[in-house]
Amino acid sequence: MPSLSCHNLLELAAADEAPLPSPTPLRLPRVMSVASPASPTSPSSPAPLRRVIVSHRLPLRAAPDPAAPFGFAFTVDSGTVAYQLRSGLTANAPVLHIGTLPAVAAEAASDELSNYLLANFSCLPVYLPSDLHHRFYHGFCKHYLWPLLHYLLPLTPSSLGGLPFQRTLYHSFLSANRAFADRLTEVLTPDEDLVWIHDYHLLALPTFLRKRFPRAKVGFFLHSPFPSSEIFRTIPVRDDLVRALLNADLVGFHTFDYARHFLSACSRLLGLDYQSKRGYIGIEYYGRTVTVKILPVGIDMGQLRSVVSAPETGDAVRRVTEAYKGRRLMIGVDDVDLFKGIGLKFLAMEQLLVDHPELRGRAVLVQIANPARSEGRDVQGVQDEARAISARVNARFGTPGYTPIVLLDGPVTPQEKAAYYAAAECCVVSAVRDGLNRIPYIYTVLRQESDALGDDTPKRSVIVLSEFVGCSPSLSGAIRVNPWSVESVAEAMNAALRMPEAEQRLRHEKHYKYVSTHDVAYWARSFDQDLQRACKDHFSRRHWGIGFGMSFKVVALGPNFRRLSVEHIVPSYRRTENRLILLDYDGTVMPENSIDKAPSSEVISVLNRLCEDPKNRVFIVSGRGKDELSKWFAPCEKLGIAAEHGYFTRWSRDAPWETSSLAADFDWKKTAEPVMQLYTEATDGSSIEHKESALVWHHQEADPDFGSCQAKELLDHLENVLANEPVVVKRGQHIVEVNPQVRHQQRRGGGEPPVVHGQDGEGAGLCAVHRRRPVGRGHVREHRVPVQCQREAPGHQRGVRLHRGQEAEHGQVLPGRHGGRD
Ligand SMILES: O=P(O)(O)OC[C@H]1O[C@H](O[C@H]2O[C@H](CO)[C@@H](O)[C@H](O)[C@H]2O)[C@H](O)[C@@H](O)[C@@H]1O
Repeated sequence: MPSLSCHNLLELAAADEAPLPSPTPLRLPRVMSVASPASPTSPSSPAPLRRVIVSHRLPLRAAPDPAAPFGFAFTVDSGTVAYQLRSGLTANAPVLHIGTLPAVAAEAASDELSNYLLANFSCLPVYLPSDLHHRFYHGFCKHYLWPLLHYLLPLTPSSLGGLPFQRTLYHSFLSANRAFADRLTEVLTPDEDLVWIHDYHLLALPTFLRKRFPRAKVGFFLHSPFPSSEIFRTIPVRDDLVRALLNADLVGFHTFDYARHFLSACSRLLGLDYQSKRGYIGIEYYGRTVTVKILPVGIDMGQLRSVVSAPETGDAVRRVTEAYKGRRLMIGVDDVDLFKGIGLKFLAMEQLLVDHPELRGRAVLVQIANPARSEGRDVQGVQDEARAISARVNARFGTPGYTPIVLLDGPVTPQEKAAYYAAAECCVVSAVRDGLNRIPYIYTVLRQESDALGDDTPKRSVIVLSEFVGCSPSLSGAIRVNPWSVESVAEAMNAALRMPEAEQRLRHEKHYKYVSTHDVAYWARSFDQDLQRACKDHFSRRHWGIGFGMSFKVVALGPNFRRLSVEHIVPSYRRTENRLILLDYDGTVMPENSIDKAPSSEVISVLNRLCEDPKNRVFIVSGRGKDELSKWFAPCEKLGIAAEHGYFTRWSRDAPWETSSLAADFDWKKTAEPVMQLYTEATDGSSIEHKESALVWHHQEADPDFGSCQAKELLDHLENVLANEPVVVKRGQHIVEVNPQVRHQQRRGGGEPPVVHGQDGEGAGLCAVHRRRPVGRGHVREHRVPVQCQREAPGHQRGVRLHRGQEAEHGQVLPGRHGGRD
């Protein structure tokens, strides 16, 4: 949701706005409501997908009016991002908004009101009982989650601002999110709708939605910061929340920092790594790829322009300019909350006047404080502090007719607000933390487009900007400051006021170019396109829900995937005369997380029973070395072993080891090993595994982020130094491995060798019964019937290679961890 500053400013533009045009007649449940009358869908083109925009509040305003239906005059709130984003969506795509009513109208809840709002505004209200809504919003959201996302830890129960985590409030949060899912369930057509969820209030919603609609197309944009994982991990239900985001298909953030903190939380909490492919960041999660998008929200240029061009605004600009003639005017506009740093800004203003006496009597900071959005001691504290500091500074430096800090914390008309923006030579945003903060964007546009000051004057601007707000990276011409350093902010204000006009123009031009091209429509279009892209494979995949409650997730598998059924497998097994059974070891025969990696006596006994059947050929397939495997499986006389991914093969305990003739020359190790050694020394917790045929660098025990970063670097490094060697360098789960290049060959004695080595060294998680029939000289056709596969861990999902270029025909291949061993 946009800040009130913007909201108020845009009231002007919205004042004459009629309800949204052309609603379709009401059809419930599964409603398609039309957003705009423009460009009717041609009969040949498929109907555009409906966009379902879900936000805590509907983009509506309500004014009590006894004469109006339901006692309220409802109008569109064009200051909200939820409404503004429509300008970026396909013109003829239907849009439906889902959210709660404006607080003032909450008591008006009824089915009739729902029908009315749906028909007239494409808005479908979610009704929350008032006590639940209060606990959800003022309790969990505003006094736990919001402060924490802004780096405020509730260190003591009486901390100002942040309440300690309370499970009962969390349950209210979940109940409210579930109520949103209930509403969505009434109207959602998963094949025809794109769902776009907004902000931290609805963090849990993707899980509730995914549970009901495994193939729903779900995007989520977090308007707040995503804090460093050190902070995020203090949340007792952190896994629930991260998993919930991963139940979306596309997760959007304003900045790279927020995205990287999220990726880090995924890595540290769930062991998930990400990949960057063709410019997109993707996290593999149980066979689904969750795309991470980074793009800050922009402003609504059209609406701002209509504000600027309103005659009342021009009058107000002239009034303000006249009132501050001869002064050096700076503007600040902030919501009243703990993070906007209003008190610190006032201290900086005081410091400016202390350090630069020549500015006394001249420099003025007009600070507009928007009405508080929340309630409590924290909000009161911010208000009291702002008033106290400004009063003190004004008493110290003010003179008759000169007030250094003008604090406007009562009602300010949108015209006045626009006028202050347009008239000020500098805008100061010194929030200590903010998701984005669109104030500098608005300021830039008003300075550019307001011509009430004459042609030239407004075409320059300077922004003093906190480096802890999301818009900072996009405004490279701003004077960036650490808002906690009063002296630095004071010096930045001074630099702004002294900046040569030519430089002010250059900085302004740069900002205006960015802000006017990266507006809210641009952002919405881009998110919408990426969401469609992220969901394009939904219908060609099979989905299974697993896990309970907030741990719920969906496993997505390829179209050829067949669920193993005992009814199918057992008869098939019985009918087969000649079976090849390939058993992956780590993670399949042995659980991935077992401390003792040696096979249990039960495993040995099961293997021996399988081997007893003369129709069976049983192989253990592993990336482990032959000595270790020989020792472990010494009790299994008839068991075949493929060690080091098939580099060594043995048909039974007493048969000799056959060595692949791939490589007799291991000189490349002399190059690879010192490089790996370098990374091992530099990466605490990493180690090298020496195999006869391969070298593997493990970083499972290293810091996840650093280990993964080093692995990428090592891969690159090894590929370079080994470019001319007959080896393959690859990354797996927590490993970087160098193997000889694979070439298949005829087995001595004529028969085909067992096809056992995954050439990519991946943990397969597949056990297969193979029937092998000769189909011609030297050729064998395989009929594979996998008999068992289970992997709990999330990870990459790839077809398991049993034979060059072929994939299991009926394979149940669940996502498996890629380890260096198997
Ligand atoms: O106060 P809430 O109802 O909980 O809403 C939270 C804030 O939402 C909006 O700000 C957020 O989105 C903005 C646009 O992406 C972004 O600029 C800002 O940094 C985010 O915090 C709203 O503008 C704020 O007033 C709300 O406090």
